[in-house]
Amino acid sequence: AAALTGSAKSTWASFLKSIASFNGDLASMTAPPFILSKTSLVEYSAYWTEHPKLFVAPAKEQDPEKRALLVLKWFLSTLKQQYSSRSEKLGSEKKPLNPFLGELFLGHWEDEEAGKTELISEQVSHHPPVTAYSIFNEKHGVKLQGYNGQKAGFASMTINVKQVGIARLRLEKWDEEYLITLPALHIEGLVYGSPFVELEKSTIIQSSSGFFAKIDYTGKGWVGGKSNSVSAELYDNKTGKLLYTISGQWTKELVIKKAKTEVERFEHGDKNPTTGLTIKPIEEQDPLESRRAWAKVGAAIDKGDYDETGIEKSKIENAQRDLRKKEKEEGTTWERRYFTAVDKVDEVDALVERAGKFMKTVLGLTPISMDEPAKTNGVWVFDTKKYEDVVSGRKAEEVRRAGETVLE
Ligand SMILES: CCC(=O)OC[C@H](C)CC[C@H]1O[C@H]2C[C@H]3[C@@H]4CC=C5C[C@@H](O)CC[C@]5(C)[C@H]4CC[C@]3(C)[C@H]2[C@@H]1C
Repeated sequence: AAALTGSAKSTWASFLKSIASFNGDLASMTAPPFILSKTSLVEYSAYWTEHPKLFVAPAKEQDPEKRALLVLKWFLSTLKQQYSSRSEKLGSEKKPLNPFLGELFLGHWEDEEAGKTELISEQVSHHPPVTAYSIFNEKHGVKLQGYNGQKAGFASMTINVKQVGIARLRLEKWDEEYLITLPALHIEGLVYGSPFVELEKSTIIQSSSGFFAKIDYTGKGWVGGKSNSVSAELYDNKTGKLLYTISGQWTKELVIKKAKTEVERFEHGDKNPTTGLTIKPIEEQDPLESRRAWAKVGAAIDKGDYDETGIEKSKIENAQRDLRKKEKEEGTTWERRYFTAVDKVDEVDALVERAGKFMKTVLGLTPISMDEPAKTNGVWVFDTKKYEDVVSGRKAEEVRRAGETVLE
Protein backbone atom coordinates (compact mmCIF):
# COMPACT_ATOMS: atom_id res chain seq x y z
CA ALA A 1 0.00 0.00 0.00
CA ALA A 2 1.21 3.52 -0.68
CA ALA A 3 3.08 5.13 2.20
CA LEU A 4 1.06 7.67 4.17
CA THR A 5 1.14 11.31 3.27
CA GLY A 6 0.13 14.61 4.85
CA SER A 7 -2.34 14.59 7.72
CA ALA A 8 -2.78 10.82 7.61
CA LYS A 9 0.95 10.56 8.26
CA SER A 10 0.79 12.79 11.32
CA THR A 11 -2.31 11.11 12.78
CA TRP A 12 -0.65 7.73 12.19
CA ALA A 13 2.54 8.92 13.88
CA SER A 14 0.59 10.04 16.96
CA PHE A 15 -1.37 6.78 16.83
CA LEU A 16 1.88 4.77 16.86
CA LYS A 17 3.00 6.80 19.89
CA SER A 18 -0.31 5.93 21.59
CA ILE A 19 0.22 2.23 20.88
CA ALA A 20 3.61 2.46 22.58
CA SER A 21 1.68 3.01 25.84
CA PHE A 22 -0.54 0.08 24.87
CA ASN A 23 -2.22 -1.68 27.80
CA GLY A 24 -3.03 -4.95 26.04
CA ASP A 25 -6.68 -4.23 25.34
CA LEU A 26 -6.87 -3.91 21.54
CA ALA A 27 -10.40 -2.60 21.65
CA SER A 28 -9.49 0.33 23.87
CA MET A 29 -7.15 1.82 21.27
CA THR A 30 -8.46 4.82 19.36
CA ALA A 31 -7.14 4.19 15.88
CA PRO A 32 -7.17 6.91 13.19
CA PRO A 33 -10.22 6.98 10.87
CA PHE A 34 -8.56 5.44 7.81
CA ILE A 35 -7.80 2.24 9.73
CA LEU A 36 -11.33 1.87 11.18
CA SER A 37 -13.53 -0.83 9.70
CA LYS A 38 -17.34 -0.74 9.93
CA THR A 39 -17.28 -4.52 10.35
CA SER A 40 -17.73 -5.79 13.90
CA LEU A 41 -15.45 -8.54 15.21
CA VAL A 42 -18.56 -10.71 15.77
CA GLU A 43 -18.68 -11.15 11.95
CA TYR A 44 -15.25 -12.84 11.84
CA SER A 45 -16.73 -16.25 12.77
CA ALA A 46 -17.96 -16.39 9.16
CA TYR A 47 -14.38 -16.82 7.94
CA TRP A 48 -14.47 -20.48 9.04
CA THR A 49 -16.85 -21.59 6.30
CA GLU A 50 -16.62 -19.52 3.15
CA HIS A 51 -15.87 -22.74 1.25
CA PRO A 52 -18.89 -24.89 2.23
CA LYS A 53 -17.79 -27.73 -0.09
CA LEU A 54 -14.48 -28.06 1.76
CA PHE A 55 -16.31 -27.81 5.09
CA VAL A 56 -18.62 -30.79 4.33
CA ALA A 57 -16.11 -32.89 2.31
CA PRO A 58 -14.79 -34.89 5.33
CA ALA A 59 -18.34 -36.10 6.14
CA LYS A 60 -18.53 -37.90 2.79
CA GLU A 61 -15.19 -39.75 3.18
CA GLN A 62 -15.43 -43.17 4.82
CA ASP A 63 -11.69 -43.75 5.28
CA PRO A 64 -10.79 -42.14 8.65
CA GLU A 65 -7.23 -41.29 7.55
CA LYS A 66 -8.49 -39.49 4.43
CA ARG A 67 -11.16 -37.79 6.55
CA ALA A 68 -8.46 -36.40 8.84
CA LEU A 69 -6.59 -35.12 5.78
CA LEU A 70 -9.74 -33.43 4.46
CA VAL A 71 -10.30 -31.73 7.84
CA LEU A 72 -6.68 -30.48 7.78
CA LYS A 73 -7.17 -29.27 4.18
CA TRP A 74 -10.40 -27.43 5.11
CA PHE A 75 -8.70 -25.83 8.15
CA LEU A 76 -5.75 -24.61 6.08
CA SER A 77 -8.14 -23.22 3.46
CA THR A 78 -9.79 -20.99 6.09
CA LEU A 79 -6.53 -19.16 6.96
CA LYS A 80 -6.55 -16.87 3.94
CA GLN A 81 -10.08 -15.70 4.69
CA GLN A 82 -9.46 -15.36 8.42
CA TYR A 83 -6.19 -13.50 8.27
CA SER A 84 -5.66 -11.84 4.93
CA SER A 85 -9.06 -11.18 3.30
CA ARG A 86 -9.27 -7.62 4.65
CA SER A 87 -5.79 -6.74 3.45
CA GLU A 88 -6.65 -8.11 0.01
CA LYS A 89 -9.99 -6.29 -0.18
CA LEU A 90 -9.21 -3.06 1.66
CA GLY A 91 -5.46 -2.69 1.13
CA SER A 92 -4.52 -3.27 4.76
CA GLU A 93 -5.74 -4.86 7.96
CA LYS A 94 -8.43 -2.75 9.58
CA LYS A 95 -9.57 -2.27 13.15
CA PRO A 96 -12.92 -4.02 13.58
CA LEU A 97 -15.73 -2.54 15.68
CA ASN A 98 -15.62 -3.85 19.24
CA PRO A 99 -18.80 -5.94 19.66
CA PHE A 100 -21.15 -5.15 22.56
CA LEU A 101 -22.24 -7.96 24.89
CA GLY A 102 -24.99 -10.01 23.21
CA GLU A 103 -24.25 -8.72 19.71
CA LEU A 104 -25.32 -11.29 17.09
CA PHE A 105 -24.26 -12.14 13.56
CA LEU A 106 -26.60 -14.65 11.89
CA GLY A 107 -26.64 -15.96 8.34
CA HIS A 108 -26.29 -18.99 6.10
CA TRP A 109 -24.45 -20.16 3.01
CA GLU A 110 -26.43 -21.82 0.21
CA ASP A 111 -24.30 -24.16 -1.92
CA GLU A 112 -25.65 -26.41 -4.68
CA GLU A 113 -23.63 -29.37 -3.42
CA ALA A 114 -23.22 -28.73 0.32
CA GLY A 115 -26.79 -27.45 0.77
CA LYS A 116 -27.46 -24.97 3.62
CA THR A 117 -24.79 -24.17 6.24
CA GLU A 118 -26.03 -21.98 9.10
CA LEU A 119 -23.92 -19.47 11.06
CA ILE A 120 -24.64 -18.24 14.59
CA SER A 121 -22.10 -15.87 16.09
CA GLU A 122 -22.62 -14.14 19.46
CA GLN A 123 -20.43 -11.82 21.54
CA VAL A 124 -20.63 -13.79 24.76
CA SER A 125 -18.28 -11.56 26.72
CA HIS A 126 -17.30 -7.90 26.45
CA HIS A 127 -14.65 -7.77 29.18
CA PRO A 128 -12.59 -9.66 28.02
CA PRO A 129 -14.01 -9.69 24.45
CA VAL A 130 -15.00 -13.30 23.58
CA THR A 131 -16.93 -14.36 20.46
CA ALA A 132 -18.64 -17.76 20.39
CA TYR A 133 -19.99 -19.36 17.20
CA SER A 134 -21.80 -22.41 15.92
CA ILE A 135 -21.71 -23.28 12.23
CA PHE A 136 -23.66 -26.36 11.15
CA ASN A 137 -24.71 -28.21 8.01
CA GLU A 138 -27.61 -30.56 8.84
CA LYS A 139 -27.58 -32.31 5.44
CA HIS A 140 -24.07 -33.67 6.00
CA GLY A 141 -24.16 -33.63 9.82
CA VAL A 142 -21.12 -31.35 10.11
CA LYS A 143 -21.01 -29.06 13.17
CA LEU A 144 -18.33 -26.56 14.11
CA GLN A 145 -18.50 -24.75 17.42
CA GLY A 146 -15.90 -22.63 19.11
CA TYR A 147 -15.00 -19.42 20.82
CA ASN A 148 -12.07 -17.05 20.82
CA GLY A 149 -10.64 -14.04 22.55
CA GLN A 150 -7.35 -12.21 22.09
CA LYS A 151 -4.51 -11.36 24.44
CA ALA A 152 -2.39 -8.66 22.82
CA GLY A 153 0.96 -7.06 23.56
CA PHE A 154 3.13 -4.51 21.83
CA ALA A 155 6.85 -4.80 21.21
CA SER A 156 9.25 -3.24 18.70
CA MET A 157 6.52 -1.66 16.55
CA THR A 158 4.59 -4.92 16.32
CA ILE A 159 1.30 -5.90 17.93
CA ASN A 160 1.55 -9.51 19.13
CA VAL A 161 -1.76 -11.33 19.50
CA LYS A 162 -2.23 -14.64 21.29
CA GLN A 163 -5.59 -16.23 20.63
CA VAL A 164 -7.39 -17.94 23.47
CA GLY A 165 -10.18 -20.40 22.76
CA ILE A 166 -10.66 -23.55 20.69
CA ALA A 167 -12.65 -24.79 17.71
CA ARG A 168 -14.37 -28.19 17.73
CA LEU A 169 -15.50 -29.93 14.54
CA ARG A 170 -18.00 -32.78 14.88
CA LEU A 171 -18.88 -35.27 12.11
CA GLU A 172 -22.19 -36.83 13.25
CA LYS A 173 -22.14 -39.62 10.64
CA TRP A 174 -18.82 -40.96 11.91
CA ASP A 175 -19.37 -39.99 15.56
CA GLU A 176 -16.02 -38.23 15.30
CA GLU A 177 -14.75 -35.02 16.89
CA TYR A 178 -11.72 -32.84 16.08
CA LEU A 179 -10.10 -30.39 18.48
CA ILE A 180 -8.50 -27.40 16.70
CA THR A 181 -6.28 -24.82 18.45
CA LEU A 182 -5.89 -21.23 17.18
CA PRO A 183 -2.75 -19.61 15.71
CA ALA A 184 -0.85 -16.77 17.34
CA LEU A 185 -0.37 -13.77 15.07
CA HIS A 186 1.38 -10.47 14.91
CA ILE A 187 0.59 -7.30 13.05
CA GLU A 188 3.38 -6.17 10.77
CA GLY A 189 3.63 -3.00 8.71
CA LEU A 190 2.40 -0.70 11.48
CA VAL A 191 5.32 1.66 10.97
CA TYR A 192 4.29 2.17 7.31
CA GLY A 193 0.65 2.69 8.25
CA SER A 194 -0.29 -0.42 6.33
CA PRO A 195 -0.76 -3.16 8.92
CA PHE A 196 -1.19 -6.80 7.95
CA VAL A 197 -1.41 -10.10 9.81
CA GLU A 198 1.36 -12.70 9.88
CA LEU A 199 0.78 -16.03 11.65
CA GLU A 200 3.39 -17.62 13.91
CA LYS A 201 4.25 -20.55 16.22
CA SER A 202 2.10 -23.65 15.77
CA THR A 203 -1.32 -25.21 16.33
CA ILE A 204 -2.64 -28.76 16.44
CA ILE A 205 -5.66 -30.76 15.32
CA GLN A 206 -6.46 -33.94 17.28
CA SER A 207 -9.14 -36.31 16.02
CA SER A 208 -11.07 -38.73 18.23
CA SER A 209 -10.32 -41.45 15.65
CA GLY A 210 -6.59 -41.25 16.33
CA PHE A 211 -5.05 -38.78 13.90
CA PHE A 212 -2.95 -35.79 14.92
CA ALA A 213 -1.82 -32.79 12.87
CA LYS A 214 0.83 -30.25 13.83
CA ILE A 215 0.77 -26.99 11.84
CA ASP A 216 3.76 -24.62 11.87
CA TYR A 217 3.43 -21.00 10.70
CA THR A 218 6.39 -18.92 9.51
CA GLY A 219 6.79 -15.60 7.70
CA LYS A 220 9.25 -13.68 5.55
CA GLY A 221 11.53 -12.95 8.47
CA TRP A 222 12.04 -16.68 8.90
CA VAL A 223 15.31 -18.12 7.54
CA GLY A 224 14.90 -17.44 3.81
CA GLY A 225 11.17 -17.96 4.27
CA LYS A 226 8.26 -16.45 2.35
CA SER A 227 5.40 -14.57 4.00
CA ASN A 228 2.33 -16.55 5.09
CA SER A 229 4.15 -19.89 5.01
CA VAL A 230 2.73 -23.01 6.60
CA SER A 231 3.93 -26.56 7.01
CA ALA A 232 1.59 -29.24 8.40
CA GLU A 233 2.24 -32.88 9.28
CA LEU A 234 -0.54 -35.45 9.73
CA TYR A 235 0.28 -38.44 11.94
CA ASP A 236 -1.40 -41.70 12.96
CA ASN A 237 -1.63 -41.59 16.79
CA LYS A 238 -1.47 -45.38 17.08
CA THR A 239 1.61 -46.05 14.92
CA GLY A 240 3.27 -42.61 15.18
CA LYS A 241 3.65 -42.80 11.38
CA LEU A 242 3.84 -39.56 9.38
CA LEU A 243 1.04 -39.95 6.79
CA TYR A 244 0.86 -36.66 4.90
CA THR A 245 2.48 -33.25 4.79
CA ILE A 246 0.84 -30.08 3.49
CA SER A 247 3.04 -27.05 2.89
CA GLY A 248 3.19 -23.77 1.01
CA GLN A 249 1.69 -20.32 1.52
CA TRP A 250 -1.75 -20.16 3.12
CA THR A 251 -2.53 -17.11 1.00
CA LYS A 252 -1.59 -18.77 -2.29
CA GLU A 253 -1.05 -22.46 -2.90
CA LEU A 254 -0.57 -25.54 -0.78
CA VAL A 255 0.92 -28.90 -1.78
CA ILE A 256 -0.21 -32.18 -0.21
CA LYS A 257 2.36 -34.97 -0.12
CA LYS A 258 1.90 -38.58 0.96
CA ALA A 259 5.28 -39.44 2.41
CA LYS A 260 7.50 -37.87 -0.28
CA THR A 261 5.28 -37.93 -3.35
CA GLU A 262 2.96 -35.06 -4.26
CA VAL A 263 -0.68 -36.13 -4.37
CA GLU A 264 -2.48 -32.79 -4.80
CA ARG A 265 -1.88 -29.10 -5.29
CA PHE A 266 -4.67 -26.75 -4.26
CA GLU A 267 -5.05 -23.07 -4.87
CA HIS A 268 -6.62 -20.19 -3.05
CA GLY A 269 -7.87 -17.03 -4.67
CA ASP A 270 -9.83 -16.86 -7.89
CA LYS A 271 -9.45 -20.60 -8.64
CA ASN A 272 -11.19 -21.31 -5.34
CA PRO A 273 -13.92 -18.67 -5.10
CA THR A 274 -15.69 -18.19 -1.79
CA THR A 275 -19.46 -18.52 -1.37
CA GLY A 276 -21.26 -15.36 -0.25
CA LEU A 277 -22.98 -15.37 3.14
CA THR A 278 -26.74 -14.70 3.05
CA ILE A 279 -27.96 -12.43 5.86
CA LYS A 280 -31.38 -10.81 6.35
CA PRO A 281 -31.95 -7.28 5.08
CA ILE A 282 -31.26 -4.84 7.94
CA GLU A 283 -34.95 -3.93 8.42
CA GLU A 284 -35.79 -7.63 9.07
CA GLN A 285 -32.90 -8.14 11.50
CA ASP A 286 -33.19 -8.42 15.28
CA PRO A 287 -32.02 -5.18 16.97
CA LEU A 288 -29.07 -7.11 18.42
CA GLU A 289 -27.83 -8.17 15.00
CA SER A 290 -24.52 -6.50 14.22
CA ARG A 291 -25.20 -4.64 10.98
CA ARG A 292 -28.50 -3.24 12.24
CA ALA A 293 -27.02 -2.25 15.60
CA TRP A 294 -23.98 -0.54 14.03
CA ALA A 295 -25.80 0.85 10.95
CA LYS A 296 -25.38 4.54 11.92
CA VAL A 297 -21.73 4.03 12.87
CA GLY A 298 -21.11 2.24 9.58
CA ALA A 299 -22.74 5.06 7.62
CA ALA A 300 -20.52 7.60 9.39
CA ILE A 301 -17.39 5.54 8.68
CA ASP A 302 -18.41 5.25 5.02
CA LYS A 303 -18.75 9.05 4.90
CA GLY A 304 -15.35 9.33 6.60
CA ASP A 305 -17.07 11.52 9.19
CA TYR A 306 -14.91 10.77 12.20
CA ASP A 307 -16.87 13.00 14.57
CA GLU A 308 -20.23 11.45 13.71
CA THR A 309 -18.61 7.99 14.02
CA GLY A 310 -17.52 8.91 17.55
CA ILE A 311 -20.95 10.28 18.49
CA GLU A 312 -22.84 7.24 17.20
CA LYS A 313 -20.34 4.82 18.76
CA SER A 314 -20.56 6.44 22.16
CA LYS A 315 -24.39 6.30 22.04
CA ILE A 316 -24.10 2.49 21.76
CA GLU A 317 -21.32 2.28 24.32
CA ASN A 318 -23.21 4.49 26.81
CA ALA A 319 -26.40 2.45 26.37
CA GLN A 320 -24.34 -0.66 27.13
CA ARG A 321 -22.76 0.94 30.21
CA ASP A 322 -26.23 1.91 31.52
CA LEU A 323 -27.42 -1.66 30.91
CA ARG A 324 -24.49 -3.18 32.84
CA LYS A 325 -25.13 -0.71 35.69
CA LYS A 326 -28.83 -1.64 35.82
CA GLU A 327 -27.97 -5.38 35.78
CA LYS A 328 -25.52 -4.79 38.63
CA GLU A 329 -28.16 -2.97 40.69
CA GLU A 330 -30.75 -5.68 39.99
CA GLY A 331 -28.21 -8.47 40.51
CA THR A 332 -28.96 -9.92 37.04
CA THR A 333 -26.64 -10.78 34.17
CA TRP A 334 -27.15 -10.64 30.40
CA GLU A 335 -28.79 -13.86 29.11
CA ARG A 336 -26.58 -15.25 26.30
CA ARG A 337 -28.99 -16.21 23.56
CA TYR A 338 -27.25 -19.28 22.08
CA PHE A 339 -24.22 -20.17 24.23
CA THR A 340 -23.43 -21.28 27.78
CA ALA A 341 -20.09 -21.19 29.62
CA VAL A 342 -19.08 -24.40 31.39
CA ASP A 343 -16.00 -25.23 33.45
CA LYS A 344 -14.98 -28.19 31.33
CA VAL A 345 -16.02 -30.41 28.41
CA ASP A 346 -14.98 -34.06 28.82
CA GLU A 347 -14.60 -34.74 25.06
CA VAL A 348 -12.34 -31.70 24.76
CA ASP A 349 -10.24 -32.75 27.76
CA ALA A 350 -9.90 -36.26 26.28
CA LEU A 351 -8.66 -34.87 22.95
CA VAL A 352 -6.26 -32.45 24.66
CA GLU A 353 -4.91 -35.31 26.76
CA ARG A 354 -4.49 -37.58 23.73
CA ALA A 355 -2.74 -34.82 21.76
CA GLY A 356 -0.49 -33.99 24.70
CA LYS A 357 0.56 -37.62 25.13
CA PHE A 358 1.38 -37.95 21.41
CA MET A 359 3.31 -34.67 21.34
CA LYS A 360 5.38 -35.71 24.35
CA THR A 361 6.07 -39.40 23.64
CA VAL A 362 6.28 -39.47 19.82
CA LEU A 363 7.26 -35.94 18.80
CA GLY A 364 9.24 -34.96 21.88
CA LEU A 365 7.32 -31.68 22.08
CA THR A 366 5.84 -29.79 25.01
CA PRO A 367 2.26 -31.03 25.18
CA ILE A 368 -0.57 -28.48 24.94
CA SER A 369 -2.59 -28.18 28.11
CA MET A 370 -6.29 -27.25 28.23
CA ASP A 371 -5.91 -24.11 30.29
CA GLU A 372 -3.64 -22.81 27.54
CA PRO A 373 -6.17 -22.62 24.69
CA ALA A 374 -9.25 -22.03 26.77
CA LYS A 375 -8.07 -19.16 28.96
CA THR A 376 -11.25 -17.09 28.63
CA ASN A 377 -14.06 -17.00 31.18
CA GLY A 378 -14.92 -20.68 30.81
CA VAL A 379 -15.39 -23.05 27.87
CA TRP A 380 -18.24 -21.65 25.75
CA VAL A 381 -20.52 -24.30 24.25
CA PHE A 382 -23.42 -23.98 21.79
CA ASP A 383 -26.64 -24.65 23.70
CA THR A 384 -29.00 -26.48 21.30
CA LYS A 385 -31.88 -26.14 23.82
CA LYS A 386 -31.50 -22.34 23.78
CA TYR A 387 -31.29 -22.46 19.97
CA GLU A 388 -34.48 -24.52 19.67
CA ASP A 389 -36.28 -22.22 22.13
CA VAL A 390 -35.45 -19.25 19.88
CA VAL A 391 -36.28 -21.02 16.59
CA SER A 392 -39.57 -22.40 17.99
CA GLY A 393 -40.60 -18.97 19.23
CA ARG A 394 -40.74 -20.16 22.86
CA LYS A 395 -38.31 -17.36 23.76
CA ALA A 396 -40.05 -14.67 21.69
CA GLU A 397 -40.80 -12.52 24.79
CA GLU A 398 -37.15 -12.56 26.02
CA VAL A 399 -35.94 -11.89 22.45
CA ARG A 400 -38.28 -8.91 22.13
CA ARG A 401 -37.28 -7.50 25.53
CA ALA A 402 -33.56 -7.94 24.79
CA GLY A 403 -34.02 -6.08 21.50
CA GLU A 404 -35.56 -3.13 23.34
CA THR A 405 -32.40 -2.64 25.39
CA VAL A 406 -30.35 -1.80 22.30
CA LEU A 407 -30.39 1.83 21.36
CA GLU A 408 -32.04 2.22 17.95
C1 LIG B 1 -5.27 -1.76 18.28
C2 LIG B 1 -4.40 -0.86 17.51
C3 LIG B 1 -4.95 -0.76 16.14
O1 LIG B 1 -6.07 -0.40 15.93
O2 LIG B 1 -4.09 -1.15 15.15
C4 LIG B 1 -4.69 -1.17 13.90
C5 LIG B 1 -4.30 -2.35 13.13
C6 LIG B 1 -5.38 -2.63 12.18
C7 LIG B 1 -3.88 -3.60 13.90
C8 LIG B 1 -4.78 -4.11 15.03
C9 LIG B 1 -5.97 -4.90 14.54
O3 LIG B 1 -5.62 -5.90 13.58
C10 LIG B 1 -6.81 -6.67 13.42
C11 LIG B 1 -6.57 -8.12 13.01
C12 LIG B 1 -7.62 -8.85 13.85
C13 LIG B 1 -7.63 -10.39 13.89
C14 LIG B 1 -7.83 -10.92 12.45
C15 LIG B 1 -8.35 -12.31 12.42
C16 LIG B 1 -8.83 -12.99 13.49
C17 LIG B 1 -9.26 -14.43 13.29
C18 LIG B 1 -10.66 -14.62 13.85
O4 LIG B 1 -11.05 -15.99 13.74
C19 LIG B 1 -10.68 -14.21 15.33
C20 LIG B 1 -10.29 -12.73 15.47
C21 LIG B 1 -8.92 -12.39 14.85
C22 LIG B 1 -7.80 -12.97 15.71
C23 LIG B 1 -8.81 -10.83 14.77
C24 LIG B 1 -8.70 -10.19 16.17
C25 LIG B 1 -8.56 -8.67 16.14
C26 LIG B 1 -7.41 -8.22 15.23
C27 LIG B 1 -6.08 -8.60 15.83
C28 LIG B 1 -7.47 -6.71 14.84
C29 LIG B 1 -6.64 -5.71 15.64
C30 LIG B 1 -7.42 -4.78 16.54
